[in-house]
Formats: sequence, structure tokens, C-alpha cells
Amino acid sequence: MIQLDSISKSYGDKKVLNGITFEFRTGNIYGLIGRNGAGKTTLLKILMRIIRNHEGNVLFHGDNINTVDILNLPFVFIGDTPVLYQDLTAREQMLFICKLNKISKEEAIKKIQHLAKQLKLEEYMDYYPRSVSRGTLQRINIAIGMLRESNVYFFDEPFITLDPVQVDTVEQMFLNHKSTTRIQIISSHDLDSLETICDKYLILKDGQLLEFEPGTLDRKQITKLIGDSYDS
Ligand SMILES: Nc1ncnc2c1ncn2[C@@H]1O[C@H](COP(=O)(O)OP(=O)(O)OP(=O)(O)O)[C@@H](O)[C@H]1O
Repeated sequence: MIQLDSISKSYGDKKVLNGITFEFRTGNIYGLIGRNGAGKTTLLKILMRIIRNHEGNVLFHGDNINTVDILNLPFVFIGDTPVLYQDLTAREQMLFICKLNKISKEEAIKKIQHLAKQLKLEEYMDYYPRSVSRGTLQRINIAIGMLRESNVYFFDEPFITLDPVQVDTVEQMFLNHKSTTRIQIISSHDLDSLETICDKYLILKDGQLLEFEPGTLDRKQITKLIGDSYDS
């Protein structure tokens, strides 16, 4: 379980997160929704300790994550901008990341094959980043993040640049990856995908998190709820 205890964050005079207290429970896929600039990325960066000058605490199974060495943080963050070595093929990048994470070569080869199949990357594994499309790069980016074993994964806009077939591929990956011990938090504007995969919706609005069961709000209501904060 991840507990947010009175999390606030301002940039200058602008308060983006306003005393959020919330519990993310294991076994769930959460869809994080909010208008542009609502603070979704800010919240994910606080969870990853990329942003540290905030108020309040984040607890993981009761322990304050501020006490954990940032290199040993037991969370994986997969951003929307692939950061790849231009002179390594997709396979080489993945082997390198496995090596950094002290995954044995045998285990690495198995994991890489599995992810390449799951994310429909098999034909691109020996290509350099400059030779593949943006949607393929995004799936390589996701595969690299998924090499790290964790019970907590955060995704920022995972469906960005994907065609409808590959959106299905990534949705399926989330569902296959679901487990009773795992928390997945997906920040996205793709309401169709979130509806397909999420157990809970979290709407970030006016610096607060509101939780909804999918199915209790239709598309119009979600859009209205998100849009209302433009008027406030
Ligand atoms: N480093 C920064 N300095 C100043 N303001 C910032 C900084 N980072 C973010 N902001 C502001 O904080 C607000 C929240 O930004 P954030 O990127 O968290 O929103 P978001 O919900 O992820 O938006 P989007 O849906 O557009 O990706 C925005 O108004 C943004 O301009």
C-alpha cells in the first residue's frame, strides 16, 4: 500500500497539489485523469522522489520513502519520452539495463524475449532507435521499464503515439501484469483505454484526488468534472 499524507506542492505562487491524503491499494490498476496542467506528472515525480521539495509524506507499507536511497526506491516510473542510447539496438539497450539491475544474462534473455513478444517488438529488436517509428520507440521505452521487477509501476501517458492495434497490445500488457501484490498507476488522457483496464479512476482536480469506480461516471460526466476546474 502507498499512502499519501497531506501532499502539497507549489511552483512559486501556484499551488498545484493541495494537501492530498490518499491510499493506493495493492491489486489495483489506477487511471489518473486530469486536465492539462492539473499536476499528474508532478504527483508521479513526487512518488518517484524526482521532486523532493514538497510538503507531506509518502509511505510505502508504512515506511516513509524519504528514508530510502533514491537508487533503491522500489518503484518503476515509465515516462512518455523515450530516453535511449542512439548507438545501441533495442536488444542491446535491454541487455544493458538488465546488467545495471544485476539480472543474470540467462534471466535477461528470457525477460527480453517475453517482453518483445508481449509488446510486439520482435521484428525491431535489432534496430537502432533512429530506424524505428515513434510508436515502436514508445513500446521499446515501456519494455525497458518493465525489465525491472517491482510491485509498483507508474506510467506517464503510455498510449501516446500508439496506433489502435498497439494501444490494444499495451492494454493487454497492463492486464497481464496485474497481480494481487502490485499497484499500477497510469496517467493518461486516453479514457477508452483507462475504461478497459482500470479498477479505479482518480481525477486530479483543484489539487485534490477524487476516486471513482469506472462505470459510475460516463464520458460526459468525466469531461465535465475535469473541465469544471477551468472555470474555478
Ligand atoms: N518545473 C516547473 N516549474 C514551474 N511550473 C511547473 C513546473 N513543472 C510543472 N509546472 C506547472 O505545474 C502545473 C502542473 O504540471 P504537470 O506537468 O504536473 O501537469 P499534468 O497534469 O501532468 O499536465 P499534462 O496533462 O499537460 O501533462 C502546470 O501548470 C505546469 O505549468
